[in-house]
Parts: sequence; structure tokens; C-alpha cells
Amino acid sequence: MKILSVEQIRVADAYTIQHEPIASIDLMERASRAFVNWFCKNFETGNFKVKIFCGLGDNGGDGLAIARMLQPLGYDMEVFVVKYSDKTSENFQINLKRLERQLTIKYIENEHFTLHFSENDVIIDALLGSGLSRSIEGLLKSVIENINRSEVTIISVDMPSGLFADKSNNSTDTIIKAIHTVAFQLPKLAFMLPQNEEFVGEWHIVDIGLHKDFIQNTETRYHFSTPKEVEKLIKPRKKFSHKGTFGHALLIAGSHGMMGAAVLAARACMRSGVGKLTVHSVKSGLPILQTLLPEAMYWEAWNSKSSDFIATSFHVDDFSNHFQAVGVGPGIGVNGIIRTSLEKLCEICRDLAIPMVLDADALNNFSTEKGRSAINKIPESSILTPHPKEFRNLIGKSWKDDYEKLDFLREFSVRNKVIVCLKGANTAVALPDGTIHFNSSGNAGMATAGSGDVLTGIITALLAQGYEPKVAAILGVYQHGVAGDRASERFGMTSMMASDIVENIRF
Ligand SMILES: NC(=O)C1=CN([C@@H]2O[C@H](COP(=O)(O)OP(=O)(O)OC[C@H]3O[C@@H](n4cnc5c(N)ncnc54)[C@H](OP(=O)(O)O)[C@@H]3O)[C@@H](O)[C@H]2O)[C@@H](O)CC1
Ligand SMILES: Nc1ncnc2c1ncn2[C@@H]1O[C@H](COP(=O)(O)OP(=O)(O)O)[C@@H](O)[C@H]1O
Ligand SMILES: [K+]
Repeated sequence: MKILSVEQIRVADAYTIQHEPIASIDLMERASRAFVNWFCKNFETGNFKVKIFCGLGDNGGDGLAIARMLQPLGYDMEVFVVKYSDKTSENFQINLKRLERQLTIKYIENEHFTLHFSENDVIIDALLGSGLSRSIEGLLKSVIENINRSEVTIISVDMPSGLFADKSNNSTDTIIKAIHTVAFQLPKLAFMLPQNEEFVGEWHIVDIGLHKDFIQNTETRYHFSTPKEVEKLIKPRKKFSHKGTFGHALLIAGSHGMMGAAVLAARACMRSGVGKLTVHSVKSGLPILQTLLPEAMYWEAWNSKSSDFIATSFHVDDFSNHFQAVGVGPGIGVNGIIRTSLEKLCEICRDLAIPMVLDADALNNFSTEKGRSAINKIPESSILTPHPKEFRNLIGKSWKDDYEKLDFLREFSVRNKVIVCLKGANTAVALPDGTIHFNSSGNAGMATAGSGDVLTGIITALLAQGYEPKVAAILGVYQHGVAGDRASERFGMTSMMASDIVENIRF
């Protein structure tokens, strides 16, 4: 699903009006109806009052139409219009006239207002939507501060009022803190970013029938990977396939005291459909691995100066005609010898065109001063899976906000021609073509030691099976989140562990 800018949505709106064709007021009617349908499904009529706060633009117009539609359905309504300006939109005017015939509208015209909220109230925020042009001040600021203090359920229409859809707010800005945001047709970039969580709450999309041709033909750098889009990337297994069909993966992971990382990644790799798996790790890890994962083969670190690390001199002959994918990093440790080995590994994979996943310590080894100057050795199209701290260390600089973080992410991915999965809620998968794809699955229960190792195993398995790197990254991140969602259903977010994610991988 595309994420369009406010400007592009405005054009989509105009295009729909012209080409469907449909009158602007009727499109607003359709949008409001879509909101009402969502609302009725989620808030059955009962012992509560719905308080709608309307601005003076089209977002306010939506609010008035929503009030008109909800009242006959049995909801106890109170409608407030905040008169912060003399300017109103045409659709607002039309909807005001339509609603005036039906119920009494209350006006908030100056700072001398008092609002009373009771615990069960549900507030619908239709003050400002995508037309926000500056930070909120004055009367609107006072009203929003009052609403935010109420601690009742707040549902925003299209956008939490005061939040910019595709750029950063000032840290002091006044913004509605919604529990739910019901957005029209497409998600906004703002919804994907951690800095906006307290304003957006849980977001939902309702279809308002914007012109499909327009959306299809509009280019954007941001995408939200919906379950429907991602699930169709999974290749079905053919009847006469055999284990050779699904590739042989090499996983380089673990060190003394960090064998769990290797086990989690390896188990996840096997659960994700790889034909054969070899794990390359320290000698002391052999009994652990072979006990916990008898399905995998084991390749002991050789030429190792220290028995604690995988410091190995890799040789091309050990790779050619052997492996279809290499995953490296979980728990391998960081030092100069390991970095030199990694550089050699990168060279071999580049020469033999073996796709790679680099995670955790593989990235940390490229994050020292010497390491950063060797980043160009990472083969093109490799998949890097840093969490934000690892990414910051890799690029050697911090960002001022989440928008700048996305700029740095894109810049890094394009410059080095690699795929970067920046992990977290809505993991952002940046492709070398400059696009960023946000993931839709997963939950905060995955914020637990070892869950990143599981992702490395999943993506490595997909690469070994011949999935194109960008597909392996988007699909792997999604399936990892789905497994996390299943694990949280069974154990709850607080109690689930990374091994529960592994046990819930299902392709
Ligand atoms: N997507 C779609 O296709 C559809 C979208 N629809 C709906 O339209 C909404 C967008 O409507 P919109 O463009 O009228 O903008 P909206 O947010 O109501 O406010 C604009 C007004 O507020 C003003 N203003 C701005 N900032 C301000 C501030 N800080 N403090 C005070 N005032 C401020 C601004 O004034 P100005 O900047 O010109 O001074 C202008 O007068 C969208 O979110 C959705 O709900 C559906 O109905 C139909 C299909
Ligand atoms: N709040 C969250 N919502 C969704 N997914 C999350 C959340 N927190 C963490 N995750 C996922 O869990 C994994 C954590 O990886 P990482 O930080 O590398 O953990 P570790 O190093 O312990 O293995 C990532 O895939 C990340 O996307
Ligand atoms: K709003």
C-alpha cells in the first residue's frame, strides 16, 4: 500500500472529483460514512455520550457529517464547533446547514469556555486534518489541551489534530492524543514513526474510493507492506521438490557464552524452509548446537586464534558450489581479527554472488572507525538488519528526529546499494532504489533478547531458497512479525521469549 504525501492526497482528491466524477461534497459524504461504519463496529450505542469537536475546514465538515449520520443511529451526541477564525470551507458550510436542521450546535468562540467530560464519553476529533499548515496556537490550543486532559477515549478523523502528516512537529506543539486514528484511504508517513505514537494511537484505514488509477500511477518513496501484498510473495512448494531445491544456507553465529544467538538463528532458519543448514561456530558450541538442533550440520571454526570466537580465515574453495546464502553476525563478537575475517567473507560472497545477511556483531565490526572504511566491501544487495542503535553506530551519527533517521537510512542504502531493515515497530526496509517499506506485523512483546537473531535465520533461509533479496527482506520481516504475533497470543507480550517466536514461524 502506498503512503502518499498530503500534497499527493490533495491531488488524488481533485482527480477523483474530476474523473469519477463525483461532487466534492459527495466525496466528503462517502468519507464520513466510511468513518461512521468503522465507529459503529467498534463502539456500539450504550451508556456514553459522543462529543464531536469540529474545526472550520473539510476535517470539520467531516465531523459535522459524521454527527448527522450517527445521531439517527441512537448515539447521544453533542457537537462543538471551534470558531478560531472567520474562514470556513464550502463543504463545512454545507454540512453545517444540513446539521443545524437536526440538532443544536454549540460554539466555542473565545477562551471563556468550560468543557465537562465524564469517564464514559467518547470524543471525536475533527478539528484539523491534513490541511494543517502551522503549529496550533490560541483558542484551538486551549481546546486541545482541555480535550487531552480529559483522559477519555479520543478518536481522530483522518489525522490527530495538530500533527503534520509528513514532516516533524516542534517538540512543544499542541497535538491531540488519540487512542484511535481513522484515516481515509491511505496511511500517512507520520503514523509509521515512533515519535508520533502518543498522538496517533492505533490507526485504521477506511476506504473512501479515491480513484484507483491515480493511486496506481503516483510514484512514492514510502510503502506500507500489507498482509495481502506480502503473503502472495510466498512461493508454494512443488510436489516433486527435494531438499536441494531449497538451498543450503551457511549461518555464522555464536561465541563462547553466546551460543543462544546461534541456536535461535539456526532454528529459525530451519523453520523457514531452508533445504540444508550448516552452522559455523566455535568448538565449545558444538554439543549445544547438535543437541538443540540435530537437523543442522556443524562446521567448526578453524585456524582460530581464540577458541572463544569464530575468528576464521575463510577460503573461497569452502564456499564455491556449497552455499546459496550466508547469514552472519549473531553473537560472533567484535575485534580486529573477526573484522578481517568478515571482510574476506564479503569478498568471497561478492565473487561467488552468494547473497548475504549481516546482523548484530557483523554490523558492529563495521561500526568502528576502521570498520566504517570497509563498508564498501559488503556486496551489493546484501541485507543488513540493524536495530536503531546499531544503525547509528554504523553510520557514525545521530538523527534529530525520526524523519531525519529515514533520510539517513535511505542515503545509506542507496549509497552502498544494500538493503537495510531498520528494526523496531514498523521495521523500515530500505531498498537501494530509494524506497522504504514499512512492516505491518509484530508487537512490543518482540522487544526481548534474541528476537533479532530469529530474523537473521528467517531471511537467510529465504535467500537460500532463491527469493530475490528485496523480497526476502520484506517477506522475512513480515513473517517474523507474524510469528511474534502468534507467540504473543499464546504467551502474552510480557511473557513471550524469542524461542516462542521461532516455534511460531509458519510459512
Ligand atoms: N483525502 C481526501 O481525499 C478527503 C479528505 N477529506 C477531509 O478533508 C481534510 C482536509 O481538509 P482541509 O484541506 O480543508 O484541511 P483541514 O485540516 O480541515 O484544515 C484546513 C483549515 O484549517 C486552517 N488551518 C491550518 N492549520 C491551522 C492552524 N494551525 N491553526 C488554525 N487554522 C489552521 C486552514 O487555514 P489556512 O492554513 O488557509 O490559514 C484551513 O482553513 C482531511 O483531513 C479529511 O478530513 C474528506 O472530507 C474528503 C476526502
Ligand atoms: N515494539 C516492537 N514492535 C514490533 N517489533 C518489535 C518491537 N520491538 C522489537 N521488535 C522486533 O524485535 C526484533 C528485535 O531485534 P534486536 O533488537 O536485534 O534484538 P536482539 O539483539 O535481542 O536479538 C526486531 O526484529 C524488531 O523489529
Ligand atoms: K482530526
